[in-house]
Amino acid sequence: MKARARRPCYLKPASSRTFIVPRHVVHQARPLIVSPLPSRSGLRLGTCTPYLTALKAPLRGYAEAASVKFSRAKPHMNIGTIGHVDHGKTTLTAAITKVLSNRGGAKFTGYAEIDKAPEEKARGITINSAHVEYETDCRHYGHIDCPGHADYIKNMITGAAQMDGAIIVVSATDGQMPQTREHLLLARQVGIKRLVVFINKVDQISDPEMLELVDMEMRDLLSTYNFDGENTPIVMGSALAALESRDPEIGEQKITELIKACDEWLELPARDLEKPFLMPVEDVFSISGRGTVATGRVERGIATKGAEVEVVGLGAHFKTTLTGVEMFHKELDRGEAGDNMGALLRGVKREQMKRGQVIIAPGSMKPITKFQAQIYVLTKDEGGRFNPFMSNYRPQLFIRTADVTVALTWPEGIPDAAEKMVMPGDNVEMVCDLVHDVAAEVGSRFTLREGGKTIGTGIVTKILA
Ligand SMILES: Nc1nc2c(ncn2[C@@H]2O[C@H](COP(=O)(O)OP(=O)(O)OP(=O)(O)O)[C@@H](O)[C@H]2O)c(=O)[nH]1
Ligand SMILES: [Mg+2]
Repeated sequence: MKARARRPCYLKPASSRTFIVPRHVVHQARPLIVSPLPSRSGLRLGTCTPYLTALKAPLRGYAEAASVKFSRAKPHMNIGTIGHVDHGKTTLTAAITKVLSNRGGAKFTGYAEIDKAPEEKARGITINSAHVEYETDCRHYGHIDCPGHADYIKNMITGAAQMDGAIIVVSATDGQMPQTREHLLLARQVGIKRLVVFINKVDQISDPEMLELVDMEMRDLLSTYNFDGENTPIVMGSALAALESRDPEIGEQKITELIKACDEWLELPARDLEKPFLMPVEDVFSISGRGTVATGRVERGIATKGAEVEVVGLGAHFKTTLTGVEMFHKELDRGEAGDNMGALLRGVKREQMKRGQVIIAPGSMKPITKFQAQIYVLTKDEGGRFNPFMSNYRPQLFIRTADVTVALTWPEGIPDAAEKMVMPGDNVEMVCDLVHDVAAEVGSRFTLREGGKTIGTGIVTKILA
């Protein structure tokens, strides 16, 4: 990886090939993309792409500096195409840019350009994905398309290019297929609340009843996975026709309809500043005459001096008052998402605070010790394990600044659980039993490490205790 002229100031090049990354960044629960900065993957600095959004937490300052030129006039949203192999995800991505480029809302990105997606490394996991961007009348979208099924799995679990909403593509010729279901399930697990369906390749279907059947089946399937099957917009058309500028009634017009459905149905994600305050504790100091100060990078929300906050995790669960906010040795009135701050806490002893705890808006998160999670296990080539593991495997779990030992077991009801193995490269749902409590919630991301190397990455799907 070549060093870049522009990089976040705290990524210091040790040589032209390596970066020294502060410990707190390595252990961030957010996906971390250390080396390939946007320009490498053909993305221009100055665009607000999912790529930059993925960098959001750890590299926020950078993302903001880089997005100076990006117009914030329209709200931004990250979406992507998901669905079974060959159902037309890439063709549709190209077709959307084509139709919007006619209106000046995108640069046309051809099929070949999208499909030769750059390789990216997120936590040592190689993900092939292409990012395109476009603008509709009311929004700016970053759009991700992955070339392979495995890349979708990894992307969704690591959140390397997080999707706030998605377009699920289903070919009218096949109807729903195994990966349609798998991507739907994963979309649910990673917290995507709404989807838009595009039933593709209708140019190959002459029987309208067939299309009705696919429509009905999709609505059923959406409901099965707890999406709103009844009201989800389903658009039927041909991505290829739109891309080839023929048959506008199933081509261009349908793409326009799809874009409108995205604008109207997919909900904008809450911005980090609007979320409840959360700061993972990185370090704790005792300042004589003043009290205890915890430092960390604010992940989300705003905390004002004098506010009531809660300290959670590693055995702690108590309320206190934020008597001071400090940044670069200056006193401030408040700290907000992206800030590196010191929090002065009233009446708290040095021994009560530890790295790995979080300081949060009271009641916004609970300490947990047991949960179910969707986990992707790295392959040997990705720096992961060489061999499989069984139930009751005990790696270290890293979540934000905390690391605790975890026992991984199969959820109840899995047949032959005692003999069932997890292979490198697998995507599995398992129960995580921690030796200490940590603050986490459904949707929190973590990594699993063993002997100093990352062996897996996961996302909390259900809290058990
Ligand atoms: N007839 C017809 N063919 C289409 C249509 N859309 C896509 N195709 C064809 O379907 C094939 C697969 O399309 P892709 O866009 O590569 O599908 P994909 O979902 O991206 O496939 P993977 O990335 O491999 O999972 C290609 O040969 C396309 O030309 C369509 O509307 N009509
Ligand atoms: Mg594709």
